[in-house]
Amino acid sequence: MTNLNRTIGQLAEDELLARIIPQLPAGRTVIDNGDDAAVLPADDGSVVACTDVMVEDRHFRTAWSTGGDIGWRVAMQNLSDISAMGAAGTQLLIGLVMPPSTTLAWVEDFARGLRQACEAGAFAWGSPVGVAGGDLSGGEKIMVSVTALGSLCGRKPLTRAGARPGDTVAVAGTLGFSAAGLALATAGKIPARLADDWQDLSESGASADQWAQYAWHIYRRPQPPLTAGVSAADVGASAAMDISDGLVRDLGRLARASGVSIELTPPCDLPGLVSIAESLAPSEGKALANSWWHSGGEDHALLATFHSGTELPDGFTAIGRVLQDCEGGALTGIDPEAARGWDHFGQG
Ligand SMILES: Nc1ncnc2c1ncn2[C@@H]1O[C@H](COP(=O)(O)OP(=O)(O)OP(=O)(O)O)[C@@H](O)[C@H]1O
Ligand SMILES: Cc1ncc(C[n+]2csc(CCOP(=O)(O)O)c2C)c(N)n1
Ligand SMILES: [Mg+2]
Repeated sequence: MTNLNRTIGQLAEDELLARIIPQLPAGRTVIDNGDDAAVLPADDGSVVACTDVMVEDRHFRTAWSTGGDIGWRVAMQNLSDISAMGAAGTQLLIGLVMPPSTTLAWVEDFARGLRQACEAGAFAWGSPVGVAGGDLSGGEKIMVSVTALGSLCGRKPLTRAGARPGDTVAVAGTLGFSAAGLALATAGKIPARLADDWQDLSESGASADQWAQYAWHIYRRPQPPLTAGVSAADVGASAAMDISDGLVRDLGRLARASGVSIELTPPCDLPGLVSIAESLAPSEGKALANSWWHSGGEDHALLATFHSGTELPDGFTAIGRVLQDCEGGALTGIDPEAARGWDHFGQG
């Protein structure tokens, strides 16, 4: 018998969703609730739809992130979910709750961040991304809720459920840098902001200070690989998902949804993450960097699986494979110390 007096603080997010979703009506869907986004039938095709909430002091601090950073981040995390379905974003709807003391400058900056993220989406997909509506309310803290809509342009949607034995597991985008940026800020070591024309350091050598600035930038303004979902769909990827709660946690979700087991090949070296970690904890740099790579969420990298022999699209790196003949849902090759991941309600 389930004890309904248990509080949600005693449950993992996945357990909580398993209590909520079965109670809800599904309506007409092409891809149902449970993936990065739903795909809904429309008279002349389909619409991809997802929603995400960001809460002050839970997802961001106003001392660390400007209004523009928050607008960018909330838009990007939704566009990343759209991309994970193999789709292009088309429109956003914005719910905004603010205390009356919020300055007008903050609100205008927030709108600017949203606009910049829409422009980046439009650049990536070659078609406009707009803001079609929203709602305002007052509250004790800032809370932002964004709903994103997208279009598959005739492509078959990618889901978390299609990975098959023998597939290559690959990732596009950065891993662990958002967590590293957060760790720097938490330690009171906020780096200088990168200039607007900042360089992507992810593949080049850089000084420890530059890596710290880069991580701080990724925390405030994540750079999801927005074209990667469409490229993955175009080469027939078998499954995809955006990584918001940490690689290992989200990989486990993909493995369970697909009913497969996955072997992860941990990276040999992580020079950028290690240099940041050593600046925070000189004797534990490698372990800390490793845990950010395995568990840090919010870079919004794209995880995808490809039939073996498929040439990986630009930007993807192989990080593992789907095992043959293994019990569904298991992950191997993972250091449990490095692999916790984020859970809002505590028991993850
Ligand atoms: N309150 C809720 N009611 C109904 N469905 C929900 C609710 N919260 C989450 N879901 C659904 O549960 C599934 C898992 O949610 P989760 O937030 O982990 O995934 P996600 O949307 O990919 O996360 P992220 O936005 O951080 O990438 C999603 O399909 C989501 O639509
Ligand atoms: C101030 C501050 N403290 C902690 C964190 C870390 N954090 C918050 S939510 C989340 C996972 C994704 O959540 P969701 O699934 O709701 O998108 C992570 C890694 C942060 N970003 N800012
Ligand atoms: Mg997601």
